[in-house]
Amino acid sequence: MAEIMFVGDEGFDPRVLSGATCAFGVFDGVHSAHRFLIDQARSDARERQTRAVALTFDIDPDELFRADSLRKLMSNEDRLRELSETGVDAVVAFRFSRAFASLSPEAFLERAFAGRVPSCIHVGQNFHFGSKASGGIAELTAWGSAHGMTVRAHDLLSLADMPVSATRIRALLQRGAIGEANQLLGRRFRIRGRVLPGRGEGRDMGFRTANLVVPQENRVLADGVYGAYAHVRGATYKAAVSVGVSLVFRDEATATCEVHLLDFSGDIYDEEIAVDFDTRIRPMIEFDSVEELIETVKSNIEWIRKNL
Ligand SMILES: Cc1cc2nc3c(=O)[nH]c(=O)nc-3n(C[C@H](O)[C@H](O)[C@H](O)COP(=O)(O)O)c2cc1C
Ligand SMILES: Nc1ncnc2c1ncn2[C@@H]1O[C@H](COP(=O)(O)OP(=O)(O)OP(=O)(O)O)[C@@H](O)[C@H]1O
Repeated sequence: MAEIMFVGDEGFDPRVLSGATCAFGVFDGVHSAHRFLIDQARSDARERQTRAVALTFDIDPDELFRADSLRKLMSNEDRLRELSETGVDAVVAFRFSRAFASLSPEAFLERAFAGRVPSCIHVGQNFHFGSKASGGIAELTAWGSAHGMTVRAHDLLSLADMPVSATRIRALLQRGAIGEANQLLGRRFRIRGRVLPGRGEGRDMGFRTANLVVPQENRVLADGVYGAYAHVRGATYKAAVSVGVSLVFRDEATATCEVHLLDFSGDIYDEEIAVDFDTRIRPMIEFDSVEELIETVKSNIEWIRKNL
């Protein structure tokens, strides 16, 4: 796992960027096209015999500009951690602020790289930066030529004739198309969370659930019931997962993700678990009776046992 550094923080050594070969972007989701770009930068770094760096921001710029409608595939912490596991030598994050965002493209590059110019930067053809995203490949290349930095602008990696993008993956998840979203991600879509303390009411429906509250901005997956793999204390279990607030118990329910782990018994309150979504089984249903709910969930669990 590579070190994660924040530009300008105490102890940050700017020399980590000097002469480095970088892949630059926000990288929400660290999806298959992001990995493609990072792999290109890594093999180029090997040829140039330089350090390979994933260059990004501490937060998603949309957190400042689109806070109300913000939807993200992962938390910033997970994004940086995921980047640090792509085989790069370092992850370097700029502290993103309104002041930084309002710089002209040239001022942005001066602020970012003056005195610590990378030897090469890899980006996708759609890369934009600077005030109102007014800088593109042309501005980046012009600045690069004047400062000894090569720019490699890659054609966008596509699947089914459309570029892979975080926006496209979010749209697929919002309509529950988990299989297609996973294909674009290059892995299963993951929700990570801490298990809520029980309400102590002991409602016994014959299946226990670990309940998670997913932050609003990470609620990208459509409500419904899914088959998944859950990681708990280093072990993996098949899981039946209800996403969204239970319609039957909506007046008392707080969890936005309820996870039944198959063949697991134990107390995991307050522990962190990760849920990797595999298959959508059905939408959330407002059953007329609790008995009907229980019968349906039990048959969903059996389906998952046999088919996942
Ligand atoms: C696999 C699974 C599927 C579920 N499907 C539904 C559903 O379709 N409609 C609904 O109102 N609640 C559904 N629930 C939620 C349960 O009704 C209920 O909220 C939960 O199991 C009770 O847990 P609690 O006692 O921890 O709140 C589902 C739960 C699980 C684990
Ligand atoms: N399909 C792609 N192929 C190659 N490079 C890509 C592709 N999509 C994005 N990139 C590049 O990856 C870096 C990160 O891009 P960015 O974080 O904007 O990803 P994105 O998936 O396009 O996100 P969003 O959909 O939210 O705009 C940028 O350099 C960008 O140009």
